[in-house]
Amino acid sequence: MTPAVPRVLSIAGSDSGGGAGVQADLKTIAAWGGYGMTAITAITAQNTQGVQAVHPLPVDVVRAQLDSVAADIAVDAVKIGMLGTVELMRAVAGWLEETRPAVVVLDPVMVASSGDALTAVGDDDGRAAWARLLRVAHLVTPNLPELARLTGRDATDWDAALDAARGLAAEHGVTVLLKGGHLDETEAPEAAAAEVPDAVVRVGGAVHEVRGPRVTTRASHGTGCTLSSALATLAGAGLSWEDALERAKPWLADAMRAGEALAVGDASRPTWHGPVDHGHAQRG
Ligand SMILES: Nc1ncnc2c1ncn2[C@@H]1O[C@H](COP(=O)(O)OP(=O)(O)OP(=O)(O)O)[C@@H](O)[C@H]1O
Ligand SMILES: Cc1ncc(CO)c(N)n1
Repeated sequence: MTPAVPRVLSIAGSDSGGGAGVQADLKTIAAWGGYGMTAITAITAQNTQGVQAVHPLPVDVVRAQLDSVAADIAVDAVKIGMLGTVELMRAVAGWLEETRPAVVVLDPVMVASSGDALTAVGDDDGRAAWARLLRVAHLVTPNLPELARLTGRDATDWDAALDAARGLAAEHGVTVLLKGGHLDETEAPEAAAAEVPDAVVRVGGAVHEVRGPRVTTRASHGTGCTLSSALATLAGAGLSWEDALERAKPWLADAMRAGEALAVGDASRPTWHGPVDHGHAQRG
C-alpha cells in the first residue's frame, strides 16, 4: 500500500545555518508532501561561509533515536546523509540490517560544499563501513569526487563516471544516482557550460539520464541533501527512481534560482554559498 503522506526519516547531521543536513531534509520532505523525522548523527556549527565546528553524537544517542522512531512509527523511506565517524556508519548500517526499511537513499556525504571534511573516508575500516551501508541501500547518490573515492576509479568526465557508476552498482547491488554538478570543475568549461546531467544507473547497467540547464549561482549549499531527500520522499510515495529524478531535478534548479532572493548570509563575502530555497514552490 502506497501511503498518502510518506513518513520519511532523515539520518543526518544538523546544519545550524539551515541550508543543508537535517534542516534541508525536513524542509524538502515537507515541500514534497511527506512527514519528516530525524535521527541526528552530528551537530555542526555552520553558516553560509563554511563549517566552524563538528561534534559527532555518541553512538548510543543515535541508536536511541532510531529505536524510538522504529518502535512507534512506520517508516516509508530513509535518507542517510552525514554520518561523521566510522562508528556511526557501523551503527546505522547495523540498524538498517535489522529493520530493513522499504526505501533507503544513501547520500555518501564526505565533504561540505565549502570543502570542509564531514565524514572519515579512505582507511580499511572506512571502506568496510561504506560497503556495509551500500549493501543495505537501494539508491546511492554520489557526486563525482565521492564516486571516485567509493570506487577508486577515475570520474572526471561524464562517460568515465557512468562507467564507474555501473561498476559501483554491480559490486554492491545498489542503484546509483550519479550527479553531474561538479563537471564544471573537471571538464573543459565550455563542455560543461550549458547543462548539468544526472543519471539513474541500474544494477544491470541501464542508464536513465536527465539533463537540465546549468544555473549560475553561488546559492548551491545543500543541493545534494535536498535532492536525496526529495528522491526519498517521492520513492516513499511509490515513484520509480527514474520518475522521481524527472520530478526532482527541475524543482531543484528552480530552488537554486530562487536561493539568492532569500537573502540568507553575507553574500558580499567571497566565501558565501547560500542555501537553495526549499520552499520556492509554496511561495509561488
Ligand atoms: N549549477 C547547477 N545548475 C543546475 N543544477 C545543479 C547545479 N549544480 C548542481 N546541480 C544539481 O544539484 C544536485 C546535486 O549535485 P552535485 O553534483 O552538486 O552534488 P553534491 O556535490 O553532493 O551537492 P552539495 O553541493 O550539496 O554537496 C544534482 O541534481 C545536480 O544536477
Ligand atoms: C550537516 C551537513 N550535512 C551535509 C552537508 C553537505 O552539503 C553539509 N554541509 N552539512
